Amino acid sequence: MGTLVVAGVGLIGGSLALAARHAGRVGRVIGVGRSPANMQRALELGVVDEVSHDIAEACARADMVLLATPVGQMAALMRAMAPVLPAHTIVTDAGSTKGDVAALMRACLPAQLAHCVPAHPIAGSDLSGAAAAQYGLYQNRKVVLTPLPETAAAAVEAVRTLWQACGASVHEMSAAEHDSVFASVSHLPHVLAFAFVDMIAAHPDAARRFDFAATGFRDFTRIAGSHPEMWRDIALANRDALLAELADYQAQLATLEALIASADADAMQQLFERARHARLAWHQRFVRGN
Ligand SMILES: NC(=O)c1ccc[n+]([C@@H]2O[C@H](COP(=O)([O-])OP(=O)(O)OC[C@H]3O[C@@H](n4cnc5c(N)ncnc54)[C@H](O)[C@@H]3O)[C@@H](O)[C@H]2O)c1
Ligand SMILES: O=C(O)C(=O)C[C@]1(C(=O)O)C=C[C@@H](O)C=C1
Repeated sequence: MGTLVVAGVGLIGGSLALAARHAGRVGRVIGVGRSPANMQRALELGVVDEVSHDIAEACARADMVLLATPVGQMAALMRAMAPVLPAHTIVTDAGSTKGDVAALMRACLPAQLAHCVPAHPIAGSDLSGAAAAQYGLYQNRKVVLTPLPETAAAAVEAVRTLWQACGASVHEMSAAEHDSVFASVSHLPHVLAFAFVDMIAAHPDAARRFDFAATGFRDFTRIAGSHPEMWRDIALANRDALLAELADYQAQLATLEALIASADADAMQQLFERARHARLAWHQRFVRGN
């Protein structure tokens, strides 16, 4: 690919730019950002070759555009690029939700649908900004593509090849299945972590509790340090699937609450053993990379 435009040069967009360059897959990277300080840092760190403050001007020169901003920013970016996109340019994204991105592509880029490839790298962290970008972030991680019915096979192939060159394994599913799966294993745990830490912080003796919080607290709450705007946008974009997961979780908590209240030791132990078994099995697969 000649020129890659990355809109949103943070952890995810910056890491893709570094990995693509490291793999020799891109000639020039133009970064488009909202924060001048972050864009300056991206230039200094060599994450991008050039910074543009005008998404339309940059996209007019793009062979591929990667949208890597919070998903709530993507509509305005797509509208701004629509009139100037060269016909051959591929538009892809890295957003954590896919039904909303697909709908935006339909609404804002109707002439470009054959070259629109919604995508989601299943890798990241609680860090953000260009300074957090690292070229190895996608090594042995999954990327999910949710092509539109109109997406051309060659466009899917170009995005698949790019992610594979960055070390990822690429999977395809429908946007609806994607949003349901990630509501369960990513979006729910993040909102739980935010809610839990907020609850502790609001307690009259919060300082005392935080004084004695240790590794269990750290491991359960790491993701509450994630970017609030990004997670607000994800919760709004995937509201229906997330609400369904929250309802299931509340039902499960009610079950556990009843077992604790009635001191039903056997049932409680069975529940914990099932969970432990499932968690250990998942972890073994995750470490193996499948
Ligand atoms: N963090 C993760 O673990 C993770 C993993 C997979 C996918 N994602 C998705 O990737 C996207 C980016 O997440 P991130 O973790 O890289 O966040 P980030 O905060 O590190 O980077 C986002 C960047 O976008 C910039 N930005 C915001 N609005 C903009 C606009 N209108 N125009 C141009 N730039 C703008 C911000 O200044 C920031 O530098 C999000 O859609 C997120 O849902 C995140
Ligand atoms: O490791 C983290 O901190 C993450 O939150 C990464 C994580 C997740 O696993 O939930 C977060 C959002 C994504 O869209 C993909 C990956």
